[in-house]
Amino acid sequence: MPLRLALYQPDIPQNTGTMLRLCACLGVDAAIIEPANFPVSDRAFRRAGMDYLDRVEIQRHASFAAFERWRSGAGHRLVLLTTRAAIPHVAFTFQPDDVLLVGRESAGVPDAVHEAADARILVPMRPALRSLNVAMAAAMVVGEALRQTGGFAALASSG
Ligand SMILES: C[S@@+](CC[C@H](N)C(=O)[O-])C[C@H]1O[C@@H](n2cnc3c(N)ncnc32)[C@H](O)[C@@H]1O
Repeated sequence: MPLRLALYQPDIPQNTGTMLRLCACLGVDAAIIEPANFPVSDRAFRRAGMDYLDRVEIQRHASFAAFERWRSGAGHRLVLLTTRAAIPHVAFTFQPDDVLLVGRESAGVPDAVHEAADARILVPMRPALRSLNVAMAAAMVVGEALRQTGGFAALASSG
């Protein structure tokens, strides 16, 4: 299985669209952990003009518990992106089948989800600034994970 980007209860459709497009372009699978603040069916995405939809594998999970049942069965590590982490993303060793989890735009993830992660990483920022946009943080970490695991080399030779 390729890398997967999981979105925890996303709030803002434009950010979700940006992250799904990132996944489509870079060959990364996606997961949406519901409830979301907007409809996340294929039909709703198509209505919103998401023309990359056919190029990304999107799993939908009705709850974090359902997502965790799938993940523990499949045996993938959960790597949480959070400003509350101590490990910079560039100092972390990624595996090609990691699941990278981003939090809600409004509230990140609850403590129980924070604790359920196998690892917690951050994109280092200047002091006193709150956070990056979620899609920007996702792009930086997906980029680093693909760089480390040979994902870009595979994309470059697939053309
Ligand atoms: C806008 S932020 C959430 C801010 C929220 N108020 C909080 O306390 O978590 C949305 C998500 O983007 C990701 N994110 C933003 N900046 C990040 C950073 N510097 N390092 C790691 N993840 C980041 C995290 O997954 C976060 O849950």
